[in-house]
Amino acid sequence: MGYSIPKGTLIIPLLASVLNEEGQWKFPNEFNPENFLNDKGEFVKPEAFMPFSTGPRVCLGEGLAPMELFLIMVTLLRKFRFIWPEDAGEPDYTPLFGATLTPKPYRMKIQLRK
Ligand code: HEM
Repeated sequence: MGYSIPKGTLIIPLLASVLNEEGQWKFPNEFNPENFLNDKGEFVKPEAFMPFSTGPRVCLGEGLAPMELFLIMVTLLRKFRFIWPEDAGEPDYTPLFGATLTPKPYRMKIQLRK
């Protein structure tokens, strides 16, 4: 893109920029599962979805991490019911900036499923 980067330069990609890129997402600045659905409501992985980065230094856990997350989430959801407390107001999705983007601390009611 016209930039000349000297050999040996340390490059730290800011993945948040592509994960919030206008024109790549239906709702670039919102946590909204519709970002992953096409007009027919089918799941589609957008080209700009690259939380594990890309290229020769792509995350080595790219295959493992989604499986782990799936197993952890399914195990928790099968055992427990996660309930937003009635007195907690509207959830605030504004992320906290750091090495990663994290949600603000929140309270959650957790009930054992029968
Ligand atoms: C949701 C979980 C994870 C996310 C979002 C994630 C994301 C990333 C990202 C963005 C990078 C930097 C890639 C770059 O330099 O361009 C990276 C590197 C790396 N990740 Fe992950 N990662 C996850 C889980 C894991 C797991 C479970 C493992 C190992 C079992 C792992 C192993 C690595 C390794 C070894 C690198 C360095 C690759 C290199 O520099 O050649 N990651 N990861």
